[in-house]
Amino acid sequence: MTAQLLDGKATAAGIKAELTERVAALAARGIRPGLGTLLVGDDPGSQWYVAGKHKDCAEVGIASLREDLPADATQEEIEAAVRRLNEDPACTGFIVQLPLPAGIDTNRVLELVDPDKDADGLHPTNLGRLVLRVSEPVTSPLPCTPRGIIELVERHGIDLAGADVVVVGRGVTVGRSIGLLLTRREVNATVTLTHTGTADLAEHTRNADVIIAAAGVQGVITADIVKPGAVVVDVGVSRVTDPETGKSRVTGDVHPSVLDVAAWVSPNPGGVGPMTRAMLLSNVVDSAERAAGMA
Ligand SMILES: Nc1nc(=O)c2c([nH]1)NC[C@@H]1CN(c3ccc(C(=O)N[C@@H](CCC(=O)O)C(=O)O)cc3)C=[N+]21
Repeated sequence: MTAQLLDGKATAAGIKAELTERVAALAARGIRPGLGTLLVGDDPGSQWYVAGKHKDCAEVGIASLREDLPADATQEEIEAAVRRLNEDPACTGFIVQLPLPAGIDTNRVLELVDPDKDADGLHPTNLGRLVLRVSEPVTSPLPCTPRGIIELVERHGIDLAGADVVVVGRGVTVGRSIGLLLTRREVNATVTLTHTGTADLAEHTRNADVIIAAAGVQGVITADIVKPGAVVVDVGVSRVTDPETGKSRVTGDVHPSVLDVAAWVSPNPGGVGPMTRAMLLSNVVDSAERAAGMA
């Protein structure tokens, strides 16, 4: 192994320490940010993620509120819960935990979220603001995983200006939205977005300075398609059963052989996941500061 690790766990801990101070400064002005979560159903994975978000909030001093609905909740009941969070002054930002149960019109639910309370940064209005603002400061919530990836890379001293970045995967939460951040003037990267219709993935990845692997396909990024010295960020989440222990664990898009050729690799778990969580908290604190005229 020659690659150095992009340590998301440690970086997220540093960001949470900064946020704790910013939350204290808000408290001195009588302001307490509050993150709401809307969880529908009893999927163990989703329950675990939501519990993690409440734990993170407690750590930095953000209040947290929960709306939990049963798996058979109707479209109307879910939309009513979104309206309650929109109207609750104690909730300064919230997320609708995805996926929603089959049969629910997810986009209709997400579009109902007040864009100023959109802690995920994925409301169409906020994605639109990001499209429109290339050079000027963004004063709206940013998509958490893309923002977390850029912070993770830059906080390890890696300059993205002028870098050729290949993104693998066109999902909304990462692939489609990260180019909007990477091509902003203060980051200045050049982006190629590849997907399942790409004719020759390896031709693109072999020339990339940075690969952002968000395909959700276990081990698709192998050493032979990575340029020596590249930076490789592993966003994929696949649940696999370990043949030796029989236990379920999370694994990513990046094959372990990449550690022998890349300069930097993000571990998974311990890389992008903790950064995504830290950016959710950042979005909530940012918007509370904006509302207070402090940012
Ligand atoms: N509205 C919404 N917003 C989301 O941000 C959202 C969502 N829905 N639905 C599900 C996905 C998934 N997601 C993760 C967050 C943190 C880790 C994370 O911290 N993982 C740890 C532990 C992984 C493990 O061992 O299970 C790690 O990577 O080290 C993973 C996955 C957010 N999501």
